[in-house]
Amino acid sequence: MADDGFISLDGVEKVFEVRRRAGLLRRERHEVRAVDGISFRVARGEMVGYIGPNGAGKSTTIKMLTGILTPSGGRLRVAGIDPSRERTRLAHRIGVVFGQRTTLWWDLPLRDSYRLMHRMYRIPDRRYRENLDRCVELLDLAKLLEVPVRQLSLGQRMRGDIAAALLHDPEVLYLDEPTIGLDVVSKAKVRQFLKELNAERGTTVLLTTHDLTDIEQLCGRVMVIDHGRLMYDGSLTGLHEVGESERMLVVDLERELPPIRLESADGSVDGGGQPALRVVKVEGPRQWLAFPAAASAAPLVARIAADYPLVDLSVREPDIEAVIARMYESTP
Ligand SMILES: Nc1ncnc2c1ncn2[C@@H]1O[C@H](COP(=O)(O)OP(=O)(O)OP(=O)(O)O)[C@@H](O)[C@H]1O
Repeated sequence: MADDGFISLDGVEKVFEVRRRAGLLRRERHEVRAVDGISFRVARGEMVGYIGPNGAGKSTTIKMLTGILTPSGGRLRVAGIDPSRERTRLAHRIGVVFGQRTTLWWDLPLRDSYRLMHRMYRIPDRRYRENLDRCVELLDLAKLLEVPVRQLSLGQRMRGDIAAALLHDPEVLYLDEPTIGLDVVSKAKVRQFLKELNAERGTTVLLTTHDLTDIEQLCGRVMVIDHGRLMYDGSLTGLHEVGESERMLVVDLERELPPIRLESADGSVDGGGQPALRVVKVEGPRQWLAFPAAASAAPLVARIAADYPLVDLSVREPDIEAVIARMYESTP
């Protein structure tokens, strides 16, 4: 048999039939092609970003990968299993986290939700204890175990949900917007945990997100889907190049100064092999400078720090919608 990949999709489709009102009493049937012939392979141990605008078909794909939805066409396998035919068997090998919903019991303390999962998945006692201890330590859950889920903050609940998805040692983890609504500290904790999980256990991760920083920090590969079709499959740097997108340096200077200009040794502005820099806004001592997203910020930061009285600086990623919109603009 040809190498099937750990996750493999061949021409997968999902068509929903919806009824639309067409007049006072009449209703018309109407098809929504949520996933329209998608093919890809994901190898064991890969961390892949699955991104696209609202309504692109991301959640529908993930639901097919878990077996919740049956494809209307094509072939789909996860660890050799056809998800919709053997959903229960597959459930023991996958973990799922939906950022907008919880799989935990709302009125129960975290610990009791985990106990229920221990029984539901028939996890051997020792393995359960080891996995729980590890998640509690790495996700900083010790003080939260006796707290009812409804009293947890969004970030705490998300960490609780990630632990719940991992108690049975899944080989693959689907994460649908795992950092949505989280503050910077919680986002960093979740990302660090996922990195360690992937490095130590070789867990395969498929991640949907609207936050490009998630992708940048976690995924060597990104797939872009729109209108149910795969538009791009490659590195994030490559995506920035295709989309000609820009990142933004937000620079705080000691005082208000004219727009920053970096002159290279030969006297040319923004030259000397450095990425082009464009001042887009000046507000008092703060300046916003755009530069190509695929370029490294390090040489620019070094030059600004050498030539200007720098107080603080941050780098902002373009949002996914903007990158995809530019990708269309640049496609002939
Ligand atoms: N059960 C359903 N019945 C009818 N149409 C549906 C159903 N589920 C999804 N759709 C439609 O399928 C398309 C893809 O939806 P999907 O939820 O997969 O998108 P998404 O990429 O996850 O979007 P978002 O980023 O907003 O979560 C949308 O047009 C949506 O309205």
